[in-house]
Amino acid sequence: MQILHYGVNESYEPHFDYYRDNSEVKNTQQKDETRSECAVTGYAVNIVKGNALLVFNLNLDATPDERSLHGSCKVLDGEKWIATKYIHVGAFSATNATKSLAASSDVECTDEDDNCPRWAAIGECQRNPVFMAGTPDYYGACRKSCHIC
Ligand SMILES: O=C(O)CCC(=O)C(=O)O
Ligand SMILES: [Fe+2]
Repeated sequence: MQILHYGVNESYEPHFDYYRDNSEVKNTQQKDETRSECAVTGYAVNIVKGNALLVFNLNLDATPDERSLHGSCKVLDGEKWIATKYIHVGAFSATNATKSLAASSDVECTDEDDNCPRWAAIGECQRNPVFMAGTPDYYGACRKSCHIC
């Protein structure tokens, strides 16, 4: 979990959380006069103390969803505190990042989920190859059951 604190005029540039990058807000939606200028494009969510906002930034096949571009508008008055918790679809560690790039014969051949044999048996390795088998950038959840190691 990370805690962010914004003072007046401080903001967080539009970005994706699946990789750190700055980009322009593309979508256009309704304007709310009480929001700062930056909230006139895209969806805008007003801060309510104690509320949580859940954002999905991957599609069901674990590919990045570009509609998840988001940021934090300038604080107009007072201050803003926010606690951010990232929930990863699979184990995320330097070890796994290295593993995904390593030759498959060098690393332990395992499944990350008990359901993998069942999912593989019903064709999920072919239907959801990114999530199931992985890519050079994403460590597949069912590498063993998909027979890619
Ligand atoms: O402060 C916010 O409202 C957004 C924070 C955020 O997007 C992040 O921590 O990744
Ligand atoms: Fe973010």
